[in-house]
Amino acid sequence: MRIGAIEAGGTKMVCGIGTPEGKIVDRISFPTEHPDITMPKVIAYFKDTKVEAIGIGTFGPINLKAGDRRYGSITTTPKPGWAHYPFLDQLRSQYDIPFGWDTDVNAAAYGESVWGAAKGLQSCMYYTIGTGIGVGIYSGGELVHGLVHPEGGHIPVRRHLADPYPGRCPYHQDCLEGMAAGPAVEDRWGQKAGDLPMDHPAWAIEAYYIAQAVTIAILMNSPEKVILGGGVMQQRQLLPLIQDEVKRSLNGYLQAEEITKRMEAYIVTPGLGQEAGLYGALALGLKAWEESRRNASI
Ligand SMILES: Nc1ncnc2c1ncn2[C@@H]1O[C@H](COP(=O)(O)OP(=O)(O)OP(=O)(O)O)[C@@H](O)[C@H]1O
Ligand SMILES: [Zn+2]
Repeated sequence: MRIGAIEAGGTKMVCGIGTPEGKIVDRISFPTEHPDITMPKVIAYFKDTKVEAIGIGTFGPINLKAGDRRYGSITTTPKPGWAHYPFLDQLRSQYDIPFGWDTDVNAAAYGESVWGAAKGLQSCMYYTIGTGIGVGIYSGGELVHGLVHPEGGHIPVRRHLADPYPGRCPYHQDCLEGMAAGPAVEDRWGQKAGDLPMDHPAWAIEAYYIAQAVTIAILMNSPEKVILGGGVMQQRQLLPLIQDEVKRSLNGYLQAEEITKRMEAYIVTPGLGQEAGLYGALALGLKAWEESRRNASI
């Protein structure tokens, strides 16, 4: 049996085909252009593949409200052609199979819980720190949806005392994303984040902001694992700085051994590496397939 996976990103659209055991057997990537250009390529890729379900993890914000007329669409985005685009309906009109639909970060959190760093756990949180900052929440064995979906990249943060940078979020200016996403690091220091030396003061400031978000995440959601992915986390020195900062800000309040003794195994990078999003989409497709089988047998 084959399951399809779509990781719809702001810059590229990755499509793949995988097995229920979590092996990706084929993949392809297209630039994310206007949907009139990109979607026909996505639809054509799955033709004749006999996939029995497709999972989609996408950039957002998206409509996840079950029963809503616009369920399955992208909502507000400055990306030309994508605002209110009925992503899921376009695929459904071509393929009469079950579909999984969620944010890219929820998909990644789910993929990590099935095959990655949070395997076997009932909860985890997944952050991507890249061009933007996104958060996926898996809790009590379910992905969290609600009013909309988690948007933890835009939480307010306390400013680092040595940081005069104004921030660059078009909505909030100095929210987490405005202060700590890759473009903010590059804007603040005037060079590519990947070119900043490991011992540059940028990384202590970066860790300070990310650690605030992670501290709030731990206190609010009590995840059994915190997973930090995205381009900025390629800076290996960041993870220990963040772990230390989280410990410092919790200041002994939480006595869980994951925090007091095993922090290096608690706040981690993705077990599925750069592929967490695509595997997450595969896992969502598999879940949709299983649910449709269950419903059919009732
Ligand atoms: N080696 C690196 N070190 C630090 N930062 C990096 C590195 N490589 C890329 N980045 C930063 O990561 C950002 C790109 O993030 P990522 O690779 O996660 O892409 P993306 O998928 O476009 O992001 P998003 O997850 O927000 O959609 C760039 O803005 C850059 O500032
Ligand atoms: Zn913001």
